[in-house]
Amino acid sequence: MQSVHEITLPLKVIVGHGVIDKVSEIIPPSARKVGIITGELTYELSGRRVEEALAPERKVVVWKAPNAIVDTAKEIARKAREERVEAVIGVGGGKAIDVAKYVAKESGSLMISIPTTPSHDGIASPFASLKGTGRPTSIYTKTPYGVIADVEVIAKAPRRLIMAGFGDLVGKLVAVKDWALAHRLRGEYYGEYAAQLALMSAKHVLKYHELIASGSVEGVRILVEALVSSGVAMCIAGSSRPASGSEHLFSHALDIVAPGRALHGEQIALGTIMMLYLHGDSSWRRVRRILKKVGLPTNAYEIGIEPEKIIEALTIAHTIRPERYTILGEKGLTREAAYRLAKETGVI
Ligand SMILES: NC(=O)C1=CN([C@@H]2O[C@H](COP(=O)(O)OP(=O)(O)OC[C@H]3O[C@@H](n4cnc5c(N)ncnc54)[C@H](OP(=O)(O)O)[C@@H]3O)[C@@H](O)[C@H]2O)C=CC1
Ligand SMILES: O=C(CO)COP(=O)(O)O
Ligand SMILES: [Zn+2]
Repeated sequence: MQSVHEITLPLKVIVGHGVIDKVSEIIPPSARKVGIITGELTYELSGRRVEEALAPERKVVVWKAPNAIVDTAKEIARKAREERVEAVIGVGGGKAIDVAKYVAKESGSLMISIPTTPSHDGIASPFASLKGTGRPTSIYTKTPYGVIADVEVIAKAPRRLIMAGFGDLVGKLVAVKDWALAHRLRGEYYGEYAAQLALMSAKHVLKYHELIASGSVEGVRILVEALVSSGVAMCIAGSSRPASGSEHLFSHALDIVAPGRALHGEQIALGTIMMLYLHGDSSWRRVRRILKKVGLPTNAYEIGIEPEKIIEALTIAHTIRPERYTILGEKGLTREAAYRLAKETGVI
């Protein structure tokens, strides 16, 4: 049984061509002071347009977040409280959106998510990955009140960022298996609806992998919708459980032993191959084939991380979040088991 939890879903989600200007329509008229959190490049790409769409009816303050470190987010939150902003808009990649979620929570403001990349499923979820919190996993912040995904802008994001979003979604094949396993072995609450929703986002992008890999606006739209759907699954579950299992633990472990080497979704893709194999799921070969075909890394060489670091990450992955039971079990993998796993799946 799970203790009672409230489900907060995004109220308005707009996905389409040139939809950024709709921002003024989705912010309630009562919110007169708005803070935009963006990056240097993403301000030029979309942030300025958001600012222009809101002014002069509203007072707008722009903050550029150079990183997603919790101290940066705290400092912007302090300014947001000082300015008494009523809505906070994150315009950019995961960094800007995560900082905006944190600032919205700390300042008691509405949060609007305007992604410029489809690099992960935090677009519509209440979870934010901030560095310096003392934990490598995401923290619960605030569900975006609105999401505006302009596919024209997002389709122009670097291909690597687009395919990282694909990798993050494929990971749900494992996350949902791990969740069901924890339910069977430990009696953990398992939400079938949230699980199926997350799973569907993975199956959907696998089905349309060619279209997504083509970089077409149509493919990017499919990817964005699936990312939103996975975010909604997390909102319903009240945790990142449907979207994050042993494949994410492996990625978080890589962030510790080989930081800054690969994108989140690339690491998840690699972890998915290995964790599917551990689950005894024969689809790991098909998944690996598709990941290779769309240009995601499927081995240590392609991801640019030494085999030794891959092994190390595999052996510490179970320690990252001990309360979240996965196929890695309570004791994790020995070096020998990790080596064997990586070797059998062609990762090293
Ligand atoms: N909340 C969650 O569930 C999750 C959050 N994350 C977090 O997300 C962050 C990674 O997000 P990601 O989006 O990959 O990276 P960033 O937000 O760091 O963006 C990467 C770079 O791409 C630029 N950029 C963004 N959009 C475009 C575009 N359309 N065209 C060209 N360049 C663009 C950014 O510019 P600029 O300099 O303007 O920012 C930045 O330089 C990390 O902090 C990670 O921890 C990862 C996984 C899950
Ligand atoms: O990346 C996420 C979901 O895709 C969030 O997962 P974590 O809660 O493991 O940080
Ligand atoms: Zn993820």
